[in-house]
Amino acid sequence: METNKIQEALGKYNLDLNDAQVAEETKALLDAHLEENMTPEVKKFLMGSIELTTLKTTDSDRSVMEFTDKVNQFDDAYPDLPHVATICVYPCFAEAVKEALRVPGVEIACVSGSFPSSQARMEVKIAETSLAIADGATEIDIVMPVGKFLEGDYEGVAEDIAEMKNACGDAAMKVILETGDLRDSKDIKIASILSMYAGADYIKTSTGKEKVSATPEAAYIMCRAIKEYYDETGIQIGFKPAGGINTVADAVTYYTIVKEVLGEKWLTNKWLRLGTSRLANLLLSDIEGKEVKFF
Ligand SMILES: O=C[C@H](O)COP(=O)(O)O
Repeated sequence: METNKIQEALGKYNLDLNDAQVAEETKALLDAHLEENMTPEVKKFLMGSIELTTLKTTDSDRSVMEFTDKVNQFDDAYPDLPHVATICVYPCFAEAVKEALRVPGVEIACVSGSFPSSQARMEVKIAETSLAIADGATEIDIVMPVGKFLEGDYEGVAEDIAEMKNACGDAAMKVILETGDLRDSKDIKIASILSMYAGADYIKTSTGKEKVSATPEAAYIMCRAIKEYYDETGIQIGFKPAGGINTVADAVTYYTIVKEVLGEKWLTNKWLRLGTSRLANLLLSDIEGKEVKFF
């Protein structure tokens, strides 16, 4: 995407964001609506939006297959609850998940493109992605080249994302903005718009590997960008807060922001995903009214 096209695209959106004002608007939205969404129905919906994630150095084929089998067992153990939306793993485990997974409708998501830094030659990132898809991945999560972005090389950012989108073929691609490494609200808005024009099917807050992961303010900015992009192009883009979703209230916070900014059209497990390694047990314990450690 050439620089003039990028500037033309960005020129269609309000980029004049003020961090204090974003914080104020996010707080006002949550003060008004969070409590009303702390219901069993919302919590059950959120269970179905989870991207059940294991991205550990200690992961192995065996541990990933056992992790996947828990998803198989969950269906029998909790027939009244929706199954998780995806299992999200490193790309070398796509085949292990595919081999072990027995639940129709659960997608195989792989982080790829030299996660979590994105710091590799494009040839390496493309190869890793193509191999993951060949092994069974149906969704790919990549990290935006944050260094290029912070240097203002928006054309380079768009090119990288477009090349990775091409490598994804039919697999849906999520672009992680790593919002905790961006400087301010304006950066998050620009990164959101740029990623969507460059080919993102979803925009995702964080890898979960940096100091600052998902925040309500970043979610608010990204959802506003998704809304404005939809109004401008008619194209629906998904949203995935990820990293540090450590309480049920955290999850309902993101649900509330999506509901108030994007509306009912996004409140499905196709368009709202939660990238998390801990939430499933927390939601289960809340729904069951006792501590549950299933996954
Ligand atoms: O995309 C998923 C995140 O890496 C999960 O982060 P978490 O372990 O803080 O839930």
